[in-house]
Amino acid sequence: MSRILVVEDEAIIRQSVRRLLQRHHYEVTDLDSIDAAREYDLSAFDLVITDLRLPGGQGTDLIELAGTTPVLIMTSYASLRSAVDAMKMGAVEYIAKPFDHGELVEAVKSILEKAQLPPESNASDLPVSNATDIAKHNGIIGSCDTMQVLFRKISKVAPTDATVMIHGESGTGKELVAKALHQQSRRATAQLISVNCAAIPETLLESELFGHEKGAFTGAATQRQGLVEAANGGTLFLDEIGELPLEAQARLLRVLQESEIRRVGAVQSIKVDVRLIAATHRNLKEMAACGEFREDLYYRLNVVELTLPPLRDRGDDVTELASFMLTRACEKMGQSPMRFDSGAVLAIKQYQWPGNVRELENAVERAVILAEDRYVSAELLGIDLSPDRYISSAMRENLIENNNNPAIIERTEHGDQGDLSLDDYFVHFVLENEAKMTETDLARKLGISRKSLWERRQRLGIPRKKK
Ligand SMILES: Nc1ncnc2c1ncn2[C@@H]1O[C@H](COP(=O)(O)OP(=O)(O)OP(=O)(O)O)[C@@H](O)[C@H]1O
Repeated sequence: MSRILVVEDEAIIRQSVRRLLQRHHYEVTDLDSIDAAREYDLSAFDLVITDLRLPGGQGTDLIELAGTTPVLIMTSYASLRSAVDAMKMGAVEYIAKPFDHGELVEAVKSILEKAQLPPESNASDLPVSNATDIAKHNGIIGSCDTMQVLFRKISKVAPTDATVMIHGESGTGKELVAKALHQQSRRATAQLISVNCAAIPETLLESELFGHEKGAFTGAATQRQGLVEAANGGTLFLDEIGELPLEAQARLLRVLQESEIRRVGAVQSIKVDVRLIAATHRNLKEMAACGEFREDLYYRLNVVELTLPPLRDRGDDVTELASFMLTRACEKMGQSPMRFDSGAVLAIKQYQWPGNVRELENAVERAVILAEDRYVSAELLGIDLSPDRYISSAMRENLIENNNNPAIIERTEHGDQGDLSLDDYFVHFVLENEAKMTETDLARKLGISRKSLWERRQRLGIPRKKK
């Protein structure tokens, strides 16, 4: 229960304030003069509420005596000027008399809330993003050296028409970099078309990208323009380019070499003016060496390489991003500003963020939705610093079926999932079965969707091998 000292010489006001605060479950001491207040250790209270004019001195005299305890000054309209002066002297708030009860209770609540913020959670302790810098870098936040070097490279390469290859783990901001390159180029007023090659089924990818003629294949009832053509005059961003089938790679090479495309089923080529930006988390050079990726395309794509660092290697950027995302999430959801508590700040710094900035962004948004007060804890963020994770029932069944380790089976059968790492099991299961199972079967056995399977493969660095 918070302890409040009320110093007011007018008995009626003093008693009514005391009763009001007591009704709201505060522990109240009330005094009628500065001298009486001097007898107390004011720093032992959580809040001092004092009239401005008092026998024996000014309410502001108590500010110094109160130390770190906040002081709320009550004053009449006639002396608002002195209230402003009181604020300058360190009072945290003033309230003009006559005030209604609700107003006073609200002021008290808000001051006590602010005062109770743990020091680590104070937003001012977290690195704050500078709005001008963010705008300058097209919404990309990053103060660490690697990001600063990257920003310089982006501004150099963006105005050229050079093909750019962006490397980086999933969720590190590759698409954001592609947007920055487009926005800082002469093509900024034209379209930026982004395509995730891994999200489109292999059989459809070629016609999606390059279009098709009527009757080119079963189901091609009409002629259709592809995405490369739609990006004419602008930029085409091909994410996960390592997933592009070999036939589509050949067509793409033509775009780069001849600036032309041929729709599936067409005889004639069409001229296009497209700047290509590609991204991957895979090692295309290795893929080229084992024939999974065209070597000539690899060299054509790699005119300029940009690499995004994983979030765990970006030092204090993680807290800067976290506080930016917290502010943005609160605004988006129409909530009043929130803060991370000290445990959350620690967890944010320690956690490895395998899903990088995307994972952080999702965690913060979820926490803002679930929060019941103005504080975001590590628990709300869902940060579990222990390696143990829960496993889905489908995976558990599968584990019993497939794993020969009796210790693991034993724990699983007894519902003790604590010692199992979902990620470890996932990697183990995928590596052991991928050669003999299709992606659809793997996903079904694991009890997850094909899309989740693909996303987890990216996150854990075990991309699908081309068969
Ligand atoms: N440096 C950053 N500053 C601000 N937001 C960022 C930053 N990096 C990433 N984000 C945000 O994180 C999310 C994921 O970023 P993005 O889609 O660009 O990653 P990606 O590397 O392309 O991921 P994937 O490889 O999975 O497609 C987006 O919402 C993006 O706005």
